Amino acid sequence: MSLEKIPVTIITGFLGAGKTSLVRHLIENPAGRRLAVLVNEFGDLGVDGDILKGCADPSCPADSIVELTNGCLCCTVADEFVPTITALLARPEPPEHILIETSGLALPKPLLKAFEWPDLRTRITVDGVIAVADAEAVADGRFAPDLPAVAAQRNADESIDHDTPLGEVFEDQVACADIVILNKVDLVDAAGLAQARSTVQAESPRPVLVIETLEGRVDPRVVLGLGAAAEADLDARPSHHDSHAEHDHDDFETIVVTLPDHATVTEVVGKVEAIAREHGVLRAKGYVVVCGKPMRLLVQGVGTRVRAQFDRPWTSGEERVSRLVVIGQKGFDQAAVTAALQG
Ligand SMILES: Nc1nc2c(ncn2[C@@H]2O[C@H](COP(=O)(O)OP(=O)(O)OP(=O)(O)O)[C@@H](O)[C@H]2O)c(=O)[nH]1
Repeated sequence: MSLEKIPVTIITGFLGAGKTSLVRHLIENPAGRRLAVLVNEFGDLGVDGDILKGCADPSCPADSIVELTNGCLCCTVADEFVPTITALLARPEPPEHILIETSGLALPKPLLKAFEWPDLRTRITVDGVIAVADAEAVADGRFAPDLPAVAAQRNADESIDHDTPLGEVFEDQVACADIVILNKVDLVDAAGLAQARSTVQAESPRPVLVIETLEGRVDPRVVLGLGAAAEADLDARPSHHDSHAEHDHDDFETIVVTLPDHATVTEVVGKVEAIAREHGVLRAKGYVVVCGKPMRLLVQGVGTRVRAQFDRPWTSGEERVSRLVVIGQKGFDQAAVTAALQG
């Protein structure tokens, strides 16, 4: 067995920023490395894993793409994370580089702490933390502090935290990153891009490399092989949750909605746009049956931006059913969202 530690790249970033797109690009352009991928997402539909397995490559075959859908990776370290990594390392041809795609709500720092686990720390190292950000969302100020709360409290208790739940997750992810990928450059103009860049720089406690991308396309040599050993550098990566050992995901809620078959793609897309517009849904994704079509429709909503494409035929052993994972902030009207999607 080699004494060299196997490098692991952690890919973080808010819901729908483009993490899976980046991982997919790296699988397709591995720069000579034999890769393995661990993907963690909310909801048990396994959409990301399915997308990634769809582009499996000899350098990263489908059985090297492992999905962990039982909740947050960093909260299931002993039960899920350690055994999964251990099994990957025990393969006859172990991976030369491991990519971990966290869920969009995950805080990367607790995951970094998992690398201190005795079984792991001598065998793997965190090569780098990459935070993917949606340039349009950042430019729009969707992760900005809650300004009315700041104003109301200005003369009161300075220690009160005025960040919105979205802001906190974004800040933690950027603060932990070695590189920030500003993705979706097609959705912003030059001024928006400059705004997004300066917001990222302002949130980062250290100088951070910011790279602009379309669909996560970046030269793998720029993001892999950083040698950051981030697990040994935790103090430089502040988190909102440093003061308490535990963290939770109570600020957000996830539901899975079963839908009827739809007559047209436009009808589905219209519904997903409407739940974002009217109920503040942050993310919706899953597969939908469109009447008369042998292919399944992959639907992806990020706020009111919705993409839908037929990705592959339904297979004979597969239940032809339409299901979407829907994520919103705590308290979103789940009954109304369900009714809107099922109506
Ligand atoms: N316009 C545009 N859309 C993009 C770009 N990159 C990704 N998308 C779309 O954004 C949606 C979300 O992309 P993903 O790569 O799944 O994002 P993610 O961060 O993995 O999402 P979660 O795992 O749910 O948090 C998909 O519909 C993508 O096709 C881009 O550069 N421009």
